Parts: sequence; C-alpha cells; structure tokens
Amino acid sequence: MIFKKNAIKLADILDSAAKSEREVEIQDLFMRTTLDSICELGFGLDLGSLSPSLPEVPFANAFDRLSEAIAHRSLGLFWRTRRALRLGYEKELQKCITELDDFTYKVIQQRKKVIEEANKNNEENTREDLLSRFMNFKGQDGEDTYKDKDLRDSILNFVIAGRDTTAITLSWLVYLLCNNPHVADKISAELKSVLGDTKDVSIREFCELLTPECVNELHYLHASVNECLRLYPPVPRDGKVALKDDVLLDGTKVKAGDRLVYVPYSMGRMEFLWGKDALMFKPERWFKDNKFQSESPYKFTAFQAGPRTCLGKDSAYLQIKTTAAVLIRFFQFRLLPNHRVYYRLGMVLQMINGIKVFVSRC
Ligand code: HEM
Repeated sequence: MIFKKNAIKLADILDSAAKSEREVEIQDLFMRTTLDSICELGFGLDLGSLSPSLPEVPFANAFDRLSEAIAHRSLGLFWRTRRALRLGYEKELQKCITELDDFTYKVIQQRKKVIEEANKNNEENTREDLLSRFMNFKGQDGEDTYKDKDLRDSILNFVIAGRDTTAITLSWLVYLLCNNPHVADKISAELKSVLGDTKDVSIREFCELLTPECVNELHYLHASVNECLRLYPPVPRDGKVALKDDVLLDGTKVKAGDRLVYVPYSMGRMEFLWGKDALMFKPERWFKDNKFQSESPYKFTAFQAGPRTCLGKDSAYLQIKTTAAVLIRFFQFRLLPNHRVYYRLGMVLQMINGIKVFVSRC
C-alpha cells in the first residue's frame, strides 16, 4: 500500500538522521511523503522526491511559489492591472502556472501513448490511478468525456487538495507532541494495546501489522489528530459566494453574489465552542464516558461541512495516522532550541522555515 511504502521510506531517512545526530527539517520531509503518495494515487507516477538524496523537485517548488503568489493576489489591490502588465507576483504566478501545465500535460500525453499502445495490442488498461480512471470515461459517441484541460484541472485539484493539507497536519502534530510528550506516551501505550508488544519488530514488520482495521482502532491517536486539526487547520480560512438570497441562523441577511468567509482557525479556538481550555492541546476532550465522540462538522470545520465537504478526508486520516503511528513507535523528536516556528503567508497553514527537530530512536 502506498501510504505504508512512503512511511517506511520516511522512517529510513529519519533513521539515518538519528544515527548521524543530524537535525532534520521535518515539514519538508512530510511534503515529500505526501507529494509522492498523491502523485502515485493521482498519476500512477513515482516522483521519487523521498529518495535518500532528497532531490530538488521543480513541480513541488512551482506549487509552493504558486500558493504564495495567490495569497498575495488575494491581499493586494489592482491585481487585474498587475496581471495584464505581468508585474511582481502576477509575473511569478504566470510562470508557475506554465511550469505546472507543462509537467501535467506531459504526463497526460505519456499516459495516452501507453493506453493507445495497449489498445493496439488488445490489452486491457488495468491501471488504477485517478488519471487512468478519468481517461477511461467515454460519452455515448465513444468520445473521451474529459478533454486534456479537464484532466489537468482534476489531477492538479487532487494534488493541491491532498499534498499540503496532509503534510501540514503531520508537521503541526510533531510540533504539538514535542511540546506535550505525555500525549506521545499515551499514543505509544495505545499502539501497544492494539498491536501487542512490538519491541523486537522492525519498521517493515510493524507496517505489516498496521492494517486499516488496526488504524481504525487507534482512537486516542485519532483524537490527537483532531486536536491538531482544530488548533492548526491546514485550510485556515475559506470563502464562499452566495448563489441566492439567504438568511443566516443568527438573522444576518445575505444577498445573491455576496462573498462570505468562514475561519476554521478562529472557530477552533473559540471558548464558547470548546470551553475555557480551548487553546490547550487536549485529545481527552474528544472522549465522553471513555468513548471517542466525533463533533458536528459545523463546529469542527477543518474539512468543511455540507455537500462540498472534503472528498479525501478518509484517505487523509489513513495516511496521517499510519505515518504518525510509525514515527511515534520508532522515534522521539526534540525541537531545535532557538528555531522559531512562524506561519507562512499562503492558502494553507504552512510554517515559514519549516520545523527543525533532532530525532532519536526509541
Ligand atoms: C488533513 C487533510 C485535509 C484537510 C484538512 C482538507 C480540507 C479540505 C477543505 C476545507 C475542503 C473544502 C475547500 C473548499 O471548498 O473551499 C476540501 C475539499 C476537497 N478535498 Fe480535502 N482536505 C484534506 C485532505 C485531502 C486529501 C488527502 C484529498 C485527496 C486525496 C482531498 C481532496 C479534496 C477534494 C477533491 C476537495 C474538493 C471537494 C469538492 O469541492 O466537492 N483532501 N478539503
């Protein structure tokens, strides 16, 4: 399974950092882990960004610059004029779009060739990645349902939605566990009670034991991930446009075309929603009578609510919990003294200089 494979690659990199007592920037490693996973799921492509040499990945680089440029557009005035004149961040944004387009269209053309070749040889196209599935859709006239531009948009949408969000959650989780080691201890105890004693088990053997059914039983780990998403939602603010006149629950009138913004970052920290200890990282708040209790998505808004709720939520939990279980079982993390963690301006709640940690084996 893709998530386990990449969790093992990540663990191997951390293992060598632990042996050489090197500091690591773990947000970058998580970004590589989730990028490789989503590219394999989405394109059926092994980008190899998590290989031991940690190569420069132009595709990922263009994504990061694009996110920052879009955030500048949403804050700045006169962006249409800047776009027309290709000034400042608008120039950068166009450059990033071209780089991402070139990469994606190349992948689409390569896949088309593979499918044409298979058709010629009367072989079935059995590839299961999203791109291949989208390409298999045909209209009644036998024509492709999705044109190249639709394929580009769908695939990039999945990469944008799936890479940063999951990596950012893992990064903040490590940050929170470094500051709350008693929570890491409780997760370790839960791993032991669900998987048994894994003292003499290798990382690969541990991953074998970690079936999706086992991952589902890790309620305290799930609660810790939810606490992390409550305090540090990867999509910290989100905007909507009203399609028709409406009245909000508190009586506020909304007109068709009005823009509304909701802010999961603030909602996750409101005392009237979460109590006096709203700012504390406390996985226990997700348990009632010793049983894990989920919250309404209109209160816990990290994945949004309603018909346009996140499509990748289950997949995200599976990857986050699988990766976190491996890391917590085999490693301990310590924040680098004097490394200050700051938010980065962007569409998502990334850290500007990442998160630097020392890592050691448990
Ligand atoms: C912790 C991880 C994640 C968080 C917090 C998250 C959050 C969100 C949020 C807030 C939205 C709504 C955005 C909007 O409409 O304005 C969304 C939509 C979406 N997400 Fe996620 N996401 C996560 C992981 C993923 C993953 C791993 C995938 C794909 C494998 C994914 C796929 C999608 C898709 C396709 C949509 C669009 C749904 C639609 O418009 O109908 N997400 N996500």
